[in-house]
Amino acid sequence: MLSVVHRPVVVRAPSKVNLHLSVGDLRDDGYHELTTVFQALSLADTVAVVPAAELRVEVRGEDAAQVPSDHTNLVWQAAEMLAEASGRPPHVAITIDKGIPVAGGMAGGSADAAATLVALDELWSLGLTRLELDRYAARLGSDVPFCLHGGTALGTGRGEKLLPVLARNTFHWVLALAKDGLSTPAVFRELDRLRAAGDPPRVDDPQALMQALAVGDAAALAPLLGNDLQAAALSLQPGLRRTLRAGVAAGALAGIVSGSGPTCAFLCADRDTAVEVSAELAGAGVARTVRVADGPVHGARLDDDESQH
Ligand SMILES: C[C@@](CO)(OP(=O)(O)O)[C@H](O)COP(=O)(O)OP(=O)(O)OC[C@H]1O[C@@H](n2ccc(N)nc2=O)[C@H](O)[C@@H]1O
Ligand SMILES: Nc1ncnc2c1ncn2[C@@H]1O[C@H](COP(=O)(O)OP(=O)(O)O)[C@@H](O)[C@H]1O
Repeated sequence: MLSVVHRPVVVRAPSKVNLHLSVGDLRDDGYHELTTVFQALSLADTVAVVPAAELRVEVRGEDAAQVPSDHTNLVWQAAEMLAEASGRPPHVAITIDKGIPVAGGMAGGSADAAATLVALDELWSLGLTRLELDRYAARLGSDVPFCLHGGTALGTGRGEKLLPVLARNTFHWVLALAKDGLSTPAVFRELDRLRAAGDPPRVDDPQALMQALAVGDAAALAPLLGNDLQAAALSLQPGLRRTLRAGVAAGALAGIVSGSGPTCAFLCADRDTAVEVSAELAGAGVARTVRVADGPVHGARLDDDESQH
């Protein structure tokens, strides 16, 4: 009997860093009101989908053991959501190659979910509009719409309402991955606790930062990077202070905790400096792994070299 062999649909799923993250009040629905400037980075996962007898998820890569392969994986939820909406069984095998640190504040799970929406739209020929994809993304998580969108964007609401931000030039980053992850809800809770106990400093509005992005000036951008969640991440993992100091001592323009952490992101003047800073940080033993990345890059999109058409 002849069987049809399907080539997988492959989507690249970039990570993100929050250049600016201002956390407002806790809302009645348990989310905090945010103003954030996201940038998509070249450090990425790859998600491949292929028809199968049932819904299956396989995770590969160094951190695979930390990622669930059942219905709690965001890619599983993305597949079930699109299958239900399009009236078909969710019968696909999804393979995730993790390059993004797990629970690292770089939106790895959200990037995989965004990539799954793009991959299944292609595999099932759904012809979804941008707006429809955005709506599914927002149901999956606050960061998922940005992971679809990519580039540099201003996020408001719980982070899901996006406006593109003009960013000239490519920015060069070094990412210091921590040994243990941090849970996003735990970091938000810690910030609420710190705010109830005192008055940790809050970041300004992002106007000046957006101007530096429009000019494309890394040196002007560096002192304007800011993250309200940083104090909470440092409170839960005090060792990150040492990592932040080491990156700046090694020649980075500035260092910041990425999102809810614990990954530390260092902005560098150029690619050569980023490579030097990464080598020094790796040697200093203040991180589990160190990576060089640049941004902005596109959001989740078909990997034309590997997908069928
Ligand atoms: C902090 C940020 C910054 O971009 O990213 P990460 O550092 O996790 O990557 C995001 O706000 C995370 O977005 P995401 O990881 O999609 O979070 P969700 O699944 O929507 O929410 C997980 C939990 O985080 C808390 N949460 C999330 C978003 C928000 N605006 N306020 C919150 O309080 C809530 O406790 C929520 O139940
Ligand atoms: N596809 C996925 N990749 C990574 N983690 C996932 C995924 N799906 C669900 N998770 C769960 O989400 C948690 C947060 O992971 P992740 O999205 O990597 O971090 P962050 O929210 O810090 O950006 C993980 O601890 C894991 O249990």
